[in-house]
Amino acid sequence: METLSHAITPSSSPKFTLPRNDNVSRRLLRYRHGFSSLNLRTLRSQRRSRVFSKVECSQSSNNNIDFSDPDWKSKFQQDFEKRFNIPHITDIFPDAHSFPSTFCLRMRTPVTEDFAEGYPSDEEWHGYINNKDRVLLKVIHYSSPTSAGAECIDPNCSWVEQWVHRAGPREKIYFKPEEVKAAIVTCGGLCPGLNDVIRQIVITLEIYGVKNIVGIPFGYRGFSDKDLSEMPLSRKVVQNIHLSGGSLLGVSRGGPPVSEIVTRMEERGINMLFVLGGNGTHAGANAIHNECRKRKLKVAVVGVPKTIDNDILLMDKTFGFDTAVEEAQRAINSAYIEAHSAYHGIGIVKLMGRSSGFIAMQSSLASGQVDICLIPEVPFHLHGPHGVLRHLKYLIETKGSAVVCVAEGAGQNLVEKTNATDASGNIVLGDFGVHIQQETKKYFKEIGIPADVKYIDPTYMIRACRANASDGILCTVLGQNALTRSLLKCSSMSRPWHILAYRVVQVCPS
Ligand SMILES: Nc1ncnc2c1ncn2[C@@H]1O[C@H](COP(=O)(O)OP(=O)(O)O)[C@@H](O)[C@H]1O
Ligand SMILES: O=P(O)(O)OC[C@H]1O[C@](O)(COP(=O)(O)O)[C@@H](O)[C@@H]1O
Ligand SMILES: [Mg+2]
Repeated sequence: METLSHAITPSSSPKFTLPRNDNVSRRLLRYRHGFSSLNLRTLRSQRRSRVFSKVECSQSSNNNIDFSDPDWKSKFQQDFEKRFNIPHITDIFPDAHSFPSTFCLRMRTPVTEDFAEGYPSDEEWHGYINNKDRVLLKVIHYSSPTSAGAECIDPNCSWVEQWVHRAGPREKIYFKPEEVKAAIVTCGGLCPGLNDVIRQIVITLEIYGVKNIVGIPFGYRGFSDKDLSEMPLSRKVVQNIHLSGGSLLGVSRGGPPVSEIVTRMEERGINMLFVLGGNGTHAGANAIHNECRKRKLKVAVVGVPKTIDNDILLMDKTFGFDTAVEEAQRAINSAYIEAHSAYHGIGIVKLMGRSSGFIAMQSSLASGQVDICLIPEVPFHLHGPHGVLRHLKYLIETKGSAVVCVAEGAGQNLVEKTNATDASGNIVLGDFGVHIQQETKKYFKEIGIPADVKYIDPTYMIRACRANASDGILCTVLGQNALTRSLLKCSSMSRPWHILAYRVVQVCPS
């Protein structure tokens, strides 16, 4: 059903990443020295609105909208539709044949006495998604630009509906399961839930009748490295992999050029590729899609967005984030106990978040034990009358102890730049956690107040965890949705807004 002529990926479009010092988040997240005015519910709704407003802002900042035009709203909506349009397979292969979905009751139910009179009709099952189904993105109707947290497209804060496609199984598919060779690859850093998604993709592929399923070891590198061979996958292999963290297939940064990946895919007969990864991975997947298209290959490329940092716009929550927040609280609690038990104790916890402070922020909110939370979106000073250290002194004087939570991307202007990049080209950040720890010790020594500073960096312990129940469910739905896209399409990329629709996806009864 859906194919993409121009996949948009987080890295190729700033719309999907949360840039540092983003104005809107700066406004919303201005809570450095206390959380009293925020609760999680408002945070979520604010985030949601902030997320969507990012798309709007990117348009209005381009000065594309003439609000004096009486038709500006419909033009805006048309543009939104166009940019989020999902081309059909027949756009690329006009003669492509469709087949009745194999993801249906009739195909999977064995002949038993219960069905002596015949199988229930699929028409009566009502388990498929209509291609025209849409999900409404925006949930808050701000009636005034001065309404708390309002993010508006026009000066009057008009209500503009924005619709995205609904994910889920379709009645017709465009790949015969017996002709599919599906490959799964996991790239970038680890994230809780990778195994859950792999597992669900394999299980759903089998439900559709696909038997030839392989895993590509160690990210895109697995396509080129001669020492790495494909891993055959089946329900039996993946049955219990969700019980542990990491990725069954392994991950890596860097890798071969896209043309080589596609050549290897051709050689191996892979016509369906599931990529699990973040912005870099999706940039790669987009390039693979374009290369397949250039070579006129009928290949489906489906991306499942993975970012433990939760920094993809249009998505409320990416898998692994919830687990990370839950796990981070253990570190915060340890920091609190250490700080509270020491004379003038200061506990500092560094959490992940290259360019965003969502993990730091939400775990701080959830823990209720953090006095200062430093995130990349909000600039701050360490020194000076309004600096963090001065506030720490105040906390020590008034409370006797303090807990600080820092996101790894915070305070980058205060540490020396490394000028290094990793194998994928990501900038290697300066270690602000270590820096603030040292500066805190130095500061209290200088002012002659004793302070017992304890530093905790649980980064890799958090990343290696298995997904919690909430992420497990999200991963299951994402794995299923990845499939319901791929079999429908020739070559496609998942887009965050499909996944946003996860809550409405119907699961085929088993
Ligand atoms: N612009 C790009 N084009 C093609 N491949 C890319 C691009 N950016 C990153 N990649 C590849 O994607 C993989 C994962 O990228 P990385 O940035 O490490 O993780 P993440 O996907 O989590 O952001 C790496 O193998 C990297 O080489
Ligand atoms: O040590 P590594 O593998 O470079 O990973 C560190 C990075 O991983 C992350 O947790 C997630 O990054 P990716 O989404 O790119 O995998 C970042 O917050 C962090 O900067
Ligand atoms: Mg990345």
